[in-house]
Amino acid sequence: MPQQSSKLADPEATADAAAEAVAESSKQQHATAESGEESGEEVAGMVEGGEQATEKKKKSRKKKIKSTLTGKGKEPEVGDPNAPAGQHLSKEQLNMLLDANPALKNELQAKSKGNESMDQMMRKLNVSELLTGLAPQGKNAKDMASHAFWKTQPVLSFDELASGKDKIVDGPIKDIDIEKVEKEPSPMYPGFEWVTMDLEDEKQLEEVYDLLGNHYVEDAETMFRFKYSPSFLNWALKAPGWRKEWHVGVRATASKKLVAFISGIPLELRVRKNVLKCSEVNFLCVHKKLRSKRLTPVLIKEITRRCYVAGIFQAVYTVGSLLPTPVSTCRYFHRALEWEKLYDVGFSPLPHGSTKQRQIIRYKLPNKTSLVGLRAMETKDVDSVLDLLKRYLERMDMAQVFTKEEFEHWMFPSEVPKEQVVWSYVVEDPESKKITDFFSFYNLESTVIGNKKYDVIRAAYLFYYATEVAFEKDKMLLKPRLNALVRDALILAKKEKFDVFNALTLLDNPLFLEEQRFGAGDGSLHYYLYNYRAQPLAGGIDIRNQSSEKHMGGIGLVML
Ligand SMILES: CCCCCCCCCCCCCC(=O)SCCNC(=O)CCNC(=O)[C@H](O)C(C)(C)COP(=O)(O)OP(=O)(O)OC[C@H]1O[C@@H](n2cnc3c(N)ncnc32)[C@H](O)[C@@H]1OP(=O)(O)O
Repeated sequence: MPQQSSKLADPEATADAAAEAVAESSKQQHATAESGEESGEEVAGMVEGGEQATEKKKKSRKKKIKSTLTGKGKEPEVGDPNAPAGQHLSKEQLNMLLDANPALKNELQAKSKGNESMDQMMRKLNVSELLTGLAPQGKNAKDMASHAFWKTQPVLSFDELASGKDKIVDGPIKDIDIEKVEKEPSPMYPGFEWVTMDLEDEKQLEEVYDLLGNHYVEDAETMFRFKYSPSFLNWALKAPGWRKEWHVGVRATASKKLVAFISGIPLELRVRKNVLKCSEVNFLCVHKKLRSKRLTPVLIKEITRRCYVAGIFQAVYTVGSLLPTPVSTCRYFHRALEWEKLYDVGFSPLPHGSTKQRQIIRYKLPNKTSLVGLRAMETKDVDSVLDLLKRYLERMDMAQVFTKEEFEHWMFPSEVPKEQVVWSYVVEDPESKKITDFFSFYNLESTVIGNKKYDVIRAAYLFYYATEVAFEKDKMLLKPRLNALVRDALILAKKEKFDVFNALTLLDNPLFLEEQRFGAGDGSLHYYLYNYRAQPLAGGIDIRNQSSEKHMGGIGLVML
């Protein structure tokens, strides 16, 4: 359930971003699509200890690898890879997109005062601009035809979405004949080898921690990098039903250094009325020296093969960047707990016209929580909280179907690890003794890159929550209740020495983000389904990428 590392958006920079996106789109028209033709030799030379295979072997393996990597000849070309997406669409499709996208329409109307018609301008836009309305994260997006790998995969295409969401019928994209699934992994680049990581072995867990710690997701300005602790990885990668085979690594053959990783864990996922047996794919990581060598498609194909072999034909994953084609998109929001530290490390800007002192006061919190009956969750609460959470999540279009074992693993783990990962609280009615509310958050630090004063930011991420108030007849009661719950969550997180509290626009979060002084982040999180077509789901943001109460109820799955 990975994500783009996000920090607070600089409000002054945002206005320029849309204009830049337009300029960038014309640059992209001339950019060449990635070929996927890098040689194995080149890759082997990149990491210390990469073994040199014999010349002959290399040549024949290279041939094999090339076709495995690019999937060339397997799928028809979708169009000219250098052409902007707008060119592939009919006039009706372009009009439909404009109707669905008032922000984009305004933007183009304002610019079309010159010689170009709206229609001509639309045709120059790339697909991310068409879909997201010039959202800044679309700047580097490619169109479907340029996705040499993704265009060969059973995922919804940009064109399918553009031709009308009502035409999309939820269901699997292709049937998998388990008998025909390859029994062995595809060849690895010379000098590297497949490995199944044994995460019961502390040393191997540490290796994954090291790889991710140095090479995992960073923000766009390379200021912060996610730092998943070994305790966190142990928790995230060993969910009930976990399989060792789904912890896939690549080692340099000579040095045995771990240079790439991808993982899956099993879950049952409800998408509207359909419950899918899925894998949740996460922690894809390639050593920085091996980037842009098309190792990613090989890793994805291998985890896919291993899932298919186990009879799992669908997957869910989240990525910060735009790929074909999100089923939903959420935005990150951040609530400062230690504003001054966040300012010092460059996470939070000082808003124009404000002062440090004013910002510190703005984010000050009381020392004590205010909800009567709030306490840490206990073993005796498990059944009632699970029942409450299940009912709460049924209100969402997409959510995990939790078993008791899964619920306990994620929200009330019996083993307390070296470093605590998850915190869960309940509200118990003092009279009836019933559990009326529940919330949880988890701990994910980020390394501060190159800062002399601070090594890490301690971030609490809002995890699952639920409240009986959601089932009251009076729908207006939910907002104040969630605000009260989240306010107490902020106070508790501050007590636990967190610097910032993060939340996405999923679940009912838009109901409290503004009131609890969360600021919009510069990162988005796209949700994807593999081998499953589904009509888009609301991600809690509007067409302008703002948190929106009118766009809730889609995403009820929180990914780590
Ligand atoms: C049924 C079971 C199915 C199971 C499988 C379900 C699918 C699971 C999908 C995976 C879910 C992962 C969820 C997470 O963990 S998302 C977190 C990803 N990790 C990071 O961001 C960590 C830092 N970055 C890296 O380690 C590398 O930059 C990565 C590994 C991301 C790309 O390395 P590199 O930059 O060296 O690229 P390449 O030359 O090898 O390959 C280029 C091709 O790879 C496509 N690409 C790039 N980034 C991603 C990405 N994050 N998801 C999917 N595809 C991605 C790209 O569009 C291009 O294909 P195409 O555009 O030409 O078509």
